[in-house]
Amino acid sequence: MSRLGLTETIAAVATAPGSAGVGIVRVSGPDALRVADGLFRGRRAPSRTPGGRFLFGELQAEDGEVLDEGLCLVFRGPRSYTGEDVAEFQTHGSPAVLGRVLARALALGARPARPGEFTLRAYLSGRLDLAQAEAVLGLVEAQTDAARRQASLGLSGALGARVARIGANITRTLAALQAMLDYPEEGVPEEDREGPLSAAEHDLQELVASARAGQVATRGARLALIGRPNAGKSSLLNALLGYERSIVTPIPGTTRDYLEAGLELAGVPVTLVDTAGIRETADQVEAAGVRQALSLAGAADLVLALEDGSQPREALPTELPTGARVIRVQTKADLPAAWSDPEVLRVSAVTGEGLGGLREAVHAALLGDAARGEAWLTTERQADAARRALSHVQAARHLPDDLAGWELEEALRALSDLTGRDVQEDVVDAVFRNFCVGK
Ligand SMILES: Nc1nc2c(c(=O)[nH]1)N(C=O)[C@@H](CNc1ccc(C(=O)N[C@@H](CCC(=O)O)C(=O)O)cc1)CN2
Ligand SMILES: Nc1nc2c(ncn2[C@@H]2O[C@H](COP(=O)(O)OP(=O)(O)OP(=O)(O)O)[C@@H](O)[C@H]2O)c(=O)[nH]1
Ligand SMILES: [Mg+2]
Repeated sequence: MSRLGLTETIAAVATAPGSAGVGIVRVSGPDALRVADGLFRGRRAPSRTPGGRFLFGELQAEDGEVLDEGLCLVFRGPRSYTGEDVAEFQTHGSPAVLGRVLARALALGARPARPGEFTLRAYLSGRLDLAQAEAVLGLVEAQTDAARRQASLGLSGALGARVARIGANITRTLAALQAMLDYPEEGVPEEDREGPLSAAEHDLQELVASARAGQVATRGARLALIGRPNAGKSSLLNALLGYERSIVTPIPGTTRDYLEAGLELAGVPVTLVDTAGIRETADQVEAAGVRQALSLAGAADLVLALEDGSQPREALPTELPTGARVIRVQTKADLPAAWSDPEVLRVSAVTGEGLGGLREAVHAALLGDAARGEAWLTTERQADAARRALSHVQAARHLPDDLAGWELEEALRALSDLTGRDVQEDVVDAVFRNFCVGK
């Protein structure tokens, strides 16, 4: 996507395809108000209307046919979403109306906007940084309240402020280092060098840790139910869902293939994965299911490791994949317990006992510990930049002053990549590629 072309005027339908009460066509660029003059008849011409006003009137085809009645909103750059002149047409929301209004705008000299191009222009005009543009995308795509909340914090600049605080501490350390090099005899108090830097390291560690929570909030999490046959995996899946999704029988080895079901858990979209019970078996089909269960455990964000509470305890024949995060669960709490372990959550799929506690434990494991700060990193691009900044800060702490300075400058560069005020064009392109047309 070229950074040139700001001389062109762009147009697109901004609302979702399909029928709706109201639909919007948006036009942005130097010719936006001239295009509006050709398309819209109201009390006065859009080009002679001050910014921040709307007009009521008729949308007209080339031959004067009235396409629809509607509103024209007038924005004058830089006081608009894109920073350019913008005209917006709010019509009745059918594809037929919106299609004709857009076609007329194009005939009057606008060109079709590319995906994300309105927001790209907001970025290029300095109204949004790249992290805020990603937050706009997050708001467009938010499926849950947790996702919306993080995107809204990102757009408000809360994430940028968090990053700026870290940058300020690094800059203070750099100044102290410079003073030490320039005036070695005066000396710089150790706390001026170490204090801000250790604060920066600590804050960066929290920021990096927030990325997992941010990705879970936006993309959701996969939760694998793992355990021996008859542990109660399918029953627990059904109990959490509130309907009978998975087959339950008293016969060990009932579930052979894996099965997925979605639900929202404390604001987070969660995919529950029911798996085959893990045991040694000569049955080839069942053995394939067992291998699959172990690999699903390795790929999950969280494993619920179930053990039958009504039977003597028996370990799994194989270890769970290393790296899997695990919540251990004792099932069938409504039956007399054959064992007890204070570290293990007790639940019953039959009475519902313990399900509330389990939901809380899942929520805490997915979002809680990592997410002390308010605004989280929500994209892999942001997480990568934060990890680079952290590794430079850590390197600086073990180096002599002159070399430490270079690492700190690199850390500041990584932080500015994170907010993306001055990044390579291909990075910008990669971000806006994910947008839809009209945003
Ligand atoms: N109809 C409509 N709704 C929308 C948008 C839009 O473009 N059109 N938005 C976008 O996709 C979002 C709102 N974002 C916006 C951000 C800034 C300005 C704007 O004109 N800002 C000027 C004027 C502010 C003022 O008058 O106080 C400015 O900041 O200078 C408009 C929309 C969500 N809702
Ligand atoms: N009383 C009681 N019985 C349960 C509970 N959960 C499961 N059961 C019973 O335990 C048996 C096995 O339950 P499933 O949910 O099929 O167990 P599973 O872990 O999916 O078993 P496989 O698919 O064979 O690996 C069934 O007879 C269930 O009715 C529970 O909370 N309380
Ligand atoms: Mg099962």
